[in-house]
Amino acid sequence: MDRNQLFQQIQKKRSFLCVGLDTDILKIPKHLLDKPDPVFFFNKEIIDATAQYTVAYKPNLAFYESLGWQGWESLEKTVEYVRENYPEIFLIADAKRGDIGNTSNLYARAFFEKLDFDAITVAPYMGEDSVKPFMTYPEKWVILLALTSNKGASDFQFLQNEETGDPLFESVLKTSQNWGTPENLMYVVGATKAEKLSEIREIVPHHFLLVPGVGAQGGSLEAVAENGMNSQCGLLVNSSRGIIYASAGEDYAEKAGEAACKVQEDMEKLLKGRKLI
Ligand SMILES: O=c1ccn([C@@H]2O[C@H](COP(=O)(O)O)[C@@H](O)[C@H]2O)c(=O)[nH]1
Repeated sequence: MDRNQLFQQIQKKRSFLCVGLDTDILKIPKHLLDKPDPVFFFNKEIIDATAQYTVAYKPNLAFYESLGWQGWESLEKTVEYVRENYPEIFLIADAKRGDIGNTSNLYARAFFEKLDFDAITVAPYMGEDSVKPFMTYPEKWVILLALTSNKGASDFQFLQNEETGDPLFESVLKTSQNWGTPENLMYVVGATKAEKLSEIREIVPHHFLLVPGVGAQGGSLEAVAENGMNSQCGLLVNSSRGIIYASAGEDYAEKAGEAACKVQEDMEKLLKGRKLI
């Protein structure tokens, strides 16, 4: 999917929501555990209940890899289910990969060929040759970690470069722009760091930003939109636990749908306020 198609989806659905499929076998309703593949069953129901309100899904790999081969099978079935039933939805593998070039090549093959994801999150720490292999696929995206939502972000991401005075996350944004374009490169910026978004927009005015951290982590959607929206919206705001665990009962899918609908309504107002719809 290219950038214009993504913006068209945002306009059509009046939403820039990304639902995080962080499906924890220990948290899903107990009555699902006797299904042959409880994780896939849960995902399928959540997807059917939320698809009209969301433009993207983001399974985080940890929740699948922790289950061994069964987890990979659930992930594969989830990707196929979205592709077959909701082909317009953008699919992000939150895998945070990146390694020496020949290894990154195989990560790229795993997530873009074996699994048909549109995008993968990548850690920038190992530099250009660890990121570029993910950019050789037309209409596939790298989403590079820039400023993350967690407390530990301050351990390294604000350290100043002695020559330029830039904090590390700004160096990541500036340097990596030579590796890709706004057509194949996005950045992760945590909603809990929304006050930094105006500064970030000065460096990357056109790139899409994947913004996790609203909902369970307490980030503000309004502050993210206020400081981070651009003329093509430029935002995919993720919520995982706040949507998929809206209820622990038999009504879990219905409540997830309601939670997604509520976020979509808030997003619609923000898009209208910017005259983007
Ligand atoms: O800076 C980051 C990068 C990634 N994440 C991931 O996003 C979701 C957030 O889940 P919630 O339940 O909505 O808090 C999760 O998969 C994280 O690993 C992030 O939170 N912050």
